Amino acid sequence: MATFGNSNFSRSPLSDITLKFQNIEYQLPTKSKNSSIFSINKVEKKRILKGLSGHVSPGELLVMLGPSGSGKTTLLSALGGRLANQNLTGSITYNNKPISNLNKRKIGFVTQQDTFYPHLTVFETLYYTALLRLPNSLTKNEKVEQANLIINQLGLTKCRNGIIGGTFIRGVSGGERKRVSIGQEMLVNPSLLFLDEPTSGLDSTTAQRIMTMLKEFTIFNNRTLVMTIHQPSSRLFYMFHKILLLSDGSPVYFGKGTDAINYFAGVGFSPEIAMNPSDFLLDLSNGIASYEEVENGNTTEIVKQKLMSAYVENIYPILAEKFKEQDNQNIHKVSNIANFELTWCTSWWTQFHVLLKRDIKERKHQAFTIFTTFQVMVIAILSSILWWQSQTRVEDQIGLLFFITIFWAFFVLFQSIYAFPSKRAMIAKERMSGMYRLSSYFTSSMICDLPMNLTLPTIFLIIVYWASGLKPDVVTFFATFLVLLLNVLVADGLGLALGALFMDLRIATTLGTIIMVASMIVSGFFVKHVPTTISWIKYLFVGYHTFKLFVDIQFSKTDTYECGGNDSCLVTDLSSLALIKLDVGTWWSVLALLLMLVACRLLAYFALKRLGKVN
Ligand SMILES: Nc1ncnc2c1ncn2[C@@H]1O[C@H](COP(=O)(O)OP(=O)(O)OP(=O)(O)O)[C@@H](O)[C@H]1O
Repeated sequence: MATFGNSNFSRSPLSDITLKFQNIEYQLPTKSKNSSIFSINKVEKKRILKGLSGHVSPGELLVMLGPSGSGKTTLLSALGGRLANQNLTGSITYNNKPISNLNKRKIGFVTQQDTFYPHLTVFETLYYTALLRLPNSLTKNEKVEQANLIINQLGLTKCRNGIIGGTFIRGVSGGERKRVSIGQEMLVNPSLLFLDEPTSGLDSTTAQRIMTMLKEFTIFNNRTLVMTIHQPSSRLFYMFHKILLLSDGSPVYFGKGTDAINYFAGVGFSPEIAMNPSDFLLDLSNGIASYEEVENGNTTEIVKQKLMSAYVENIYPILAEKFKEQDNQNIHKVSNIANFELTWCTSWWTQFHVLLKRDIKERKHQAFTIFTTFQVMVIAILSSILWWQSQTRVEDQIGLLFFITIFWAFFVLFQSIYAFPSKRAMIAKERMSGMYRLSSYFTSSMICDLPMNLTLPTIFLIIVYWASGLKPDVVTFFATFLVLLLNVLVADGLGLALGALFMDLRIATTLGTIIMVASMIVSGFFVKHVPTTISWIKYLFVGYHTFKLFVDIQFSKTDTYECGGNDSCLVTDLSSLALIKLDVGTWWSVLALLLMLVACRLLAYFALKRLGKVN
């Protein structure tokens, strides 16, 4: 008998799940149409799901059908425990119990959008998933074996070493991507698998192949499958065990796929010509019935009402009877659904180690792009020419120190601001499936950032420092280098925090620009007379502290420079240093930068925590 994956690898005592859901209602607050900018917005509730019920047992495949916008994805998310529960009512049980640590681990969810790391190959994608999602009790070889098994069973052998690809990178085909997506869930051999439109956008042969594979997985492994499908072909239709037909969020049919046509004939709706049964059902759920109905003046709304009444009369009583068997005490309101803590399959160290390896593999394509390196090299060479051997031109040197401060803060901030928003869907998907702790992901991500954050500034400073004739001794160079690294790490943390907080590049880059420009102008380089009431503001910005430290390292308050004729003036009298007290509070600035470095990362970490959370 064919089985999917090696079921010995991942089965727990709770190997089969019967899913029951009763009277599921979901409402979303919407702004009232009548509200204007002058009136207080009136919040109205839109009913998205209206009294949906059903059940599906191991070895069965339940398919939700309905027109676009009828609520299929919303219901699937609710059943998978992925919907904000304050707006959700009704009862959802897994083996007559609410969702918990134990059964959450046995649930797989394949979303409509395939989300991957585009540079990883098909094998690497499944390999890292296996390492992270299969329990520590398995050896690495057993996990690799499981990944290879899934590749064979899903017919992915030919594209095993092809990269997945993405919007800008050509990769494997849409059907292959979809199979990888499904494979990622099948790897853990879930007892209950949810799939949102697994066949959308695929040709009918590929769709048929995927459905056959899913049906075999259901039957041979005794798994429970729930999926949404937009418009199945007639070949697919006859593969479904159970159907839930939705119309505007309301149920119009729940029962065996093969009984559907007879049921609708029984309540007065039959297709006029031989047609794909799913086309007929979709027409009905859109309120489009026979020519006769139209002749009788029955509008789509009347047809829908008739169908809903027929459901309440004929199907709901059977379902209600079935649910009666369930002890009232055992009916758990969905408000309990998200109150669970996940237990982890793998240790923190395993997660960190695997994520680090995956990050390095994925990022080697982006970290040192020719473009980034070229950008830094051009600026380094240009700066070296402009500030060439400027030791006698103190004002120029101060200008250079200010330029280095601002250039690196801007450069790094705008690189790192993209990091989390661009991975948002990926983090949410992986966190939602309980793949790893956020702390292990975050730590590996921070470590992966280091080569980029250390190497380019180092090369830049080596070139510019010696070409421009800054203080030519090694200790001063290293001190300048350490301050530059602090500056870079703070700017990196700030970019990560802004990205993670807003997850919207437009907002994050706008705020990043405001902060950087503020950092530039409050450091005192451009303005000498700052009102005392606001002069403290400079302490809040990375630009001031970095600039102050750079100047402190290069000059002391007794240093002078030639300021016209043979006169010499004190460096501290320069207007560009008006806000900086040389040799005072140097260590406070170091401390401030260290605090900013930690605070920004903590902020980014806590902002990321909300991703992949259901509440
Ligand atoms: N977060 C939301 N905010 C506003 N409206 C929402 C939200 N989620 C769902 N809806 C609305 O709920 C209805 C059902 O959406 P849902 O995505 O579940 O439909 P669907 O049947 O899966 O559609 P499709 O087949 O096009 O994916 C739609 O009218 C949709 O606009």
